Amino acid sequence: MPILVVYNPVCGDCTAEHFFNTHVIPRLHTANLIPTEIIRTRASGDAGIETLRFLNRHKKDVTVVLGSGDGTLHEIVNYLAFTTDVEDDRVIHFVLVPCGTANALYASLFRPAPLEETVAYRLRSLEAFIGASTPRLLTLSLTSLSGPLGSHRGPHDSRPVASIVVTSTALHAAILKDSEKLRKEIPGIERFKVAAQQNITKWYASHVKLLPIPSSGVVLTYDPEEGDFVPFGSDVNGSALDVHGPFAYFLSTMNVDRLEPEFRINPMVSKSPPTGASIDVIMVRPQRDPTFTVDTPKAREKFAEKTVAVLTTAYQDGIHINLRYSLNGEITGGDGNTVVECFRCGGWEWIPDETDQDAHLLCADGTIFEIEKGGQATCRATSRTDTTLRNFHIHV
Ligand SMILES: Nc1ncnc2c1ncn2[C@@H]1O[C@H](COP(=O)(O)OP(=O)(O)OP(=O)(O)O)[C@@H](O)[C@H]1O
Repeated sequence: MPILVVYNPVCGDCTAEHFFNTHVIPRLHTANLIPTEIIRTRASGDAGIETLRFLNRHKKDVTVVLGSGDGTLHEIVNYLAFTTDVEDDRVIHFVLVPCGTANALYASLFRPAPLEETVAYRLRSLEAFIGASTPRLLTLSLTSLSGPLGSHRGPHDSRPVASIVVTSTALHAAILKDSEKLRKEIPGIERFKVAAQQNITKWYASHVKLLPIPSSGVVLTYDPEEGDFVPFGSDVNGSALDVHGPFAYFLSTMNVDRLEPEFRINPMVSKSPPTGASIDVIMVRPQRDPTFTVDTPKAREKFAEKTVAVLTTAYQDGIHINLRYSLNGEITGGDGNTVVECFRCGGWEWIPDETDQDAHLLCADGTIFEIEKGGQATCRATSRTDTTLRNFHIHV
């Protein structure tokens, strides 16, 4: 199978080139897997263009050894997913070499073994490829934006945007937007914390519809007592579940249980892996707090402490999904409302309140889009049998 090696020299701490020259390419050679081509991206967008060119040159399934973060993978998938320039339904096998800032997909697929050396850990997908592993099919979510009168347009004008890792609004989208401005100054994941501080007191006015999982016709909700998902209600088969804001946090993931190596925001993705195309959603709605009375700047500031507290526990192996309010609004325990709501569904609609500009941001794998005033975003998990999309697999 032809092998394309692509790396992004400016992702993460800008050491991808060194890592590839020192470890990846020599290892491929010792395994007698000689790269057909090696591409060092020159600009944003290059990775997709080069991968398509490679596909057109080699009329068979191809392997792409990719040195980047999630953003470059997102770029390739979006460039190839909908293209009509490749006439057949060939499969693309990715070998991931984590070189980016967060590497959420890699961190979710590969957990470091105790005392495992960093280089060995970063070469796990490569070693799986060398060992002829069976690659795993990726689930994608497709998000389209519509305008005020229901006029449909994709984030890229005529088509939706595909996400591999995360599709979000509210705080997470605001963090991703603002953290990009800090990339030069703070190259590591600390920039996400700085951007979080800048946005933590905001609430986002929106109405959400959670769409049923196509295979079962239901929306599942996490029940801390069961420690697992249960169907939401008993009479809602086939219908969407309405959820009213405001929201402090609204985020959905596919394929990953974490957004950074230790930030396990959607633990159920790995604890109870989905069997078909579905999306796991995490949300925080401040008005579930039993001490909420009126929405004032002071109330938002006070609630921000709870948002920080609950999201911080995502770093403790994702225990935030079990936290509940006590009667006096503390989140140390109790048997009241869960602080975080966790759902598994087929997709969602986010319909922001026209008057709330901040609620109009959408993040797809770190790329930020703006929902038109009066419009909405619709996000759906793709079915594994959807033959109109290209098949993307990862060596694990
Ligand atoms: N040669 C290049 N010069 C400038 N930008 C580039 C180049 N090659 C790729 N890019 C862009 O760099 C951006 C960041 O890359 P990537 O997402 O892979 O790394 P990251 O943001 O550090 O990691 P992560 O997404 O895991 O947090 C991508 O949007 C990509 O388009």
